[in-house]
Parts: sequence; structure tokens; C-alpha cells
Amino acid sequence: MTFTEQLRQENDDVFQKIFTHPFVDGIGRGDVPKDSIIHYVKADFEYLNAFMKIYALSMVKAKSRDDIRFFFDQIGFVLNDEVHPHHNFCDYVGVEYEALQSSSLPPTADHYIKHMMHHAQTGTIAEIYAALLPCPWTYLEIGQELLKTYKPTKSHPFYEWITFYADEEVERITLELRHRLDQEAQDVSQEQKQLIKEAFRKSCELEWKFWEMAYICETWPSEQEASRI
Ligand SMILES: Cc1ncc(C[n+]2csc(CCO)c2C)c(N)n1
Repeated sequence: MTFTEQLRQENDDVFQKIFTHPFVDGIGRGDVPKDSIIHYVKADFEYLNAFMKIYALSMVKAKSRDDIRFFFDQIGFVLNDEVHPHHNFCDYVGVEYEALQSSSLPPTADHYIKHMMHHAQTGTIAEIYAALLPCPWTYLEIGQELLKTYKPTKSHPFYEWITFYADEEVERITLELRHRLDQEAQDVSQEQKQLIKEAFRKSCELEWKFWEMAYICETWPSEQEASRI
């Protein structure tokens, strides 16, 4: 078993929790509360901005031109391609994408970004790969699960979203990140392996929490006070 196969197996509990989360299952059923979608797009737009910066920070740790190309390509994918699933969500709620940009990050999204930033700034390249991998891997499997369970056709409101993440390109990114992590993890100390495992698991947990954050429209305590006044 490869190291990333082991990571996938050890974190299957969290993957299964993600597949059955009401937001995720709602995408399959074609029925997600509109406020939750808006909350998701606002947070995810900012999350993806931070994700690109994390790739940029990680590039400093590149060991070869091929590593540089990898980080460069990923920034291009997030910048140019990940806007499509956001547009699908905006069309569903009938809101302009531009109206959902420049929001402050809810606590969970803020935590997730800072977790990845921490590894990008203080960790090895293996730790960074481990903290970033659950992002494409969970979305790839969500897309594949929803495709298999709901067999959406073009008239499904989230057909674009589901087929985007179940696509070969997201699979290719996931496999490349897995391959890179498998290579890097070959000769590391037990202590480093533990850090890598913790970085991966925490990102899986934060993926689940990101769906929950959007579903319940999580805000900071002071914002709740303000909305009650
Ligand atoms: C919270 C959150 N997690 C994962 C993704 C999906 N995603 C983000 S960046 C990327 C490509 C990685 O190089 C993928 C697949 C998302 N949009 N939002």
C-alpha cells in the first residue's frame, strides 16, 4: 500500500462524513438552501485567493523546475477554472458572482487557510502537500459519489458543479499531488511522518467543517450580536 493509500484509509471516517453532509448530499438532490450557497461562494472565493497565495509561498520550497511548474499550473487552474463551479452556484441562487466577492472569512474558513499557511511557512514540502491534498481529493470523490448516486443529466441544477469535480482534470491534479507526497514521504523520520499525517487529517476535518460552516451560515460572535440589534 502506498503512503497516500494509507492516508486515505486512515481518514475514511472523515471522507464518509463529508459524503453524507446535508450540503453535499443536497448538491446531489439538487436542493441546497440558497443562503447556504451564498455563504459558501463568499467564503470559497476568499479561500481560493488564499489557496493561490499558499501555492505561491510553497514555490519557494521547490527543489526542481518541475516543482515550480506544478505550483504555477495549480495557480492557473484555481484562477481560471475554479470559477466555473462558482458560476453554477451563482446562477442557481440568481446572484451576480461579483456581488459575492470581497467578504471577510467566517471562522472555519479562516482556520483552514491559516492551517495551510502554517505548513507552507514552517513545514517541509511533504507537509505542505499533505495539508493541500484533501482539497482536490475530497472534491474529486464528492463529484464521483454524486455522479454515481444521482446520475445527473444536463437539466440537473448542479450538473456543471458535479461534472467539473468528477472530471479527469481534478483526478489528474489529485494523482499528481499524491505521487509527489508519496515520493517525498519515502525517507522521512517517524516524527516528520507524524506531522504529515496530522496535516492531512486536519485538512480533511476542515473540509467537513467548511461544508458545515456554509450550511449553518457560520459567522463570528460579534457579527451575530450585530445582526440581533
Ligand atoms: C473549501 C474547498 N475545498 C476544496 C475546493 C476544491 N479545490 C480548490 S483548489 C483545487 C485545486 C487544487 O490544486 C480544488 C480542486 C474548494 N473549491 N473549496
